[in-house]
Amino acid sequence: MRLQVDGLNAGYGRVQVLHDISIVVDGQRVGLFGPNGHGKTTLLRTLSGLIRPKLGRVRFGETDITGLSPQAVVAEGLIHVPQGSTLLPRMSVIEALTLGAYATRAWPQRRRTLDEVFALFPRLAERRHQRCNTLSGGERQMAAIGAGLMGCPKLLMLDEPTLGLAPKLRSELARAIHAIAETGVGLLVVDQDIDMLLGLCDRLYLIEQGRVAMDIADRSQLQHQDVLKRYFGSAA
Ligand SMILES: Nc1ncnc2c1ncn2[C@@H]1O[C@H](COP(=O)(O)OP(=O)(O)OP(=O)(O)O)[C@@H](O)[C@H]1O
Repeated sequence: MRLQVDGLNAGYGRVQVLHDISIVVDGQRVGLFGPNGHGKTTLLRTLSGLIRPKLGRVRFGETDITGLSPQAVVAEGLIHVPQGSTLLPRMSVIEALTLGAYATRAWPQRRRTLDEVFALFPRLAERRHQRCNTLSGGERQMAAIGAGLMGCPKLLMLDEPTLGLAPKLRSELARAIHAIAETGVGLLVVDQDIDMLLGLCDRLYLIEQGRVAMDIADRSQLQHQDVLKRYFGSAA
């Protein structure tokens, strides 16, 4: 499903964080990267309806979703898994996952989707009756992604899915994210792990100071010295 963002301006109160952002996700896996605090999370929050844009348009498929509520955006099939998602701590894994299917279009299919989530993350199947607050960081991240999948996304937005995870868990999650993409779900992924993004994405946007500083549609462009310098600083 095509997501088209045109000239988006948004922020918090009077503080403008996003300036004239235009991006397209068209049946692909798209990555957002860039320095901390430059607006990637704010962009995902605006797309998912948590922040109302001051200016600009967001189209998802044929629908104009600009300024819709988070519930309405989820109902369209655009689902956001926030950074460090905490889920509901006292709920069991299975309860938290089931809650992810609350949208009308996802609810009737919840049993089948749950089987798919457990096939993707066998650790969650083993821990289905465990309370969410007793999961490890990696398991919690899997549960958060699983809850997102329970909503039957047409496009899934993941905010730093591998943040703070040990290398082995990172690759386990990266494999699962690949498998999700293989099922035809579109992906918009924010991550600091540039190697993970390179392995996954067809297109990358560098976000700097709330603007699209670079649109990298061809992965060979990424080896370009200019990109390395801008992202990693002079150490590159
Ligand atoms: N709730 C908020 N209220 C006010 N300002 C905020 C809020 N959340 C974020 N900001 C500010 O908005 C700017 C962009 O933050 P954002 O979290 O979008 O960046 P980011 O690129 O996702 O960084 P990170 O990778 O560290 O999450 C920062 O200056 C941040 O301090």
